Amino acid sequence: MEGTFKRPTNQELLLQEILQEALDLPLSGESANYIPALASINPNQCGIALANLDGEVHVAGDADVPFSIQSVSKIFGLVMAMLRMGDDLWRRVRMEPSGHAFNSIVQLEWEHGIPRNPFINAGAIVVADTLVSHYSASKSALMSFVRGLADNQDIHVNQDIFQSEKMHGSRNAALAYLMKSFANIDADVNDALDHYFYQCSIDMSCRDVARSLGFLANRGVQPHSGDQICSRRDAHRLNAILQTSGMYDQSGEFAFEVGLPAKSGVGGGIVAVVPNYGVICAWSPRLNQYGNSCLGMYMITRLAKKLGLSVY
Ligand SMILES: NC(=O)CC[C@H](N)C(=O)O
Repeated sequence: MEGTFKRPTNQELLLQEILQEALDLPLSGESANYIPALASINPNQCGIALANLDGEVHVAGDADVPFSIQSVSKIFGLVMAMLRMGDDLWRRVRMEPSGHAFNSIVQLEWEHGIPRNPFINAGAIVVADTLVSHYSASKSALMSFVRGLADNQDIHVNQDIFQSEKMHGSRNAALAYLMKSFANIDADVNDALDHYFYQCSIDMSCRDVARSLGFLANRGVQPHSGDQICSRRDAHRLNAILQTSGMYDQSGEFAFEVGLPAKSGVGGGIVAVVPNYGVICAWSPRLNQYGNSCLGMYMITRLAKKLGLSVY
């Protein structure tokens, strides 16, 4: 019927082309299996969304399928903690790259229980601890924050993943107890971990993630609502830490090849911020050795090169 067909935009055609290239690559990587519920997700799914600052969202592939955002959630927790704690937060967690895997424990004892940055697990558990201590109901505060940012009330926690994380969270518990021994966890360790696992278990689509983080590309103002989510200074700081630490021990290579602040999660999602332009979110579950999505890396790298998006 005339009028009902929406012609793909140039950006949508480009996303489709890049998605097809990614799907044509030889298979590489494995889904995360140390959280058993993540291993049961179909690993062949692949999607990408680009949310522009004018409110338009362009998508290709499985961009509307909710996936486990895992460590991408560390951004939401950090924004909330920065808003609540101000500069006091930076006494509890630093802003330096770690040079170690996301769940490494070796540095934490040398550095007296102060994590290198908020995007490794230890740092995100400290952030979770501040939220548990500062909110009477930190989990529902988080969900309303995320739903508001994405302008989508239909965002939920995946209970299977939440339970699976809790049952297989020994490494994170070890990090939390070590930090507690250095008095860098205020709440009960189990409460801090519970909040951390809960936030990792949120399901969102590429479209949701890209829309929700528009404010990072727009000096703290959410493009689709006009709301000031955080100060311009905090948006700058968030992007700086994303650039140096968001892709874990591959952050240097990501800056070298792509040149955008970005965050990955072991669910296979990667979000990249393009200041003054928009936000890209790519998802595909197979991960490389650093815990970053193989096809997500490929698609964001191609898109950034084709559109000249590097900040450098
Ligand atoms: N890199 C990640 O996405 C890690 C998050 C995961 N929930 C964990 O704590 O191990």
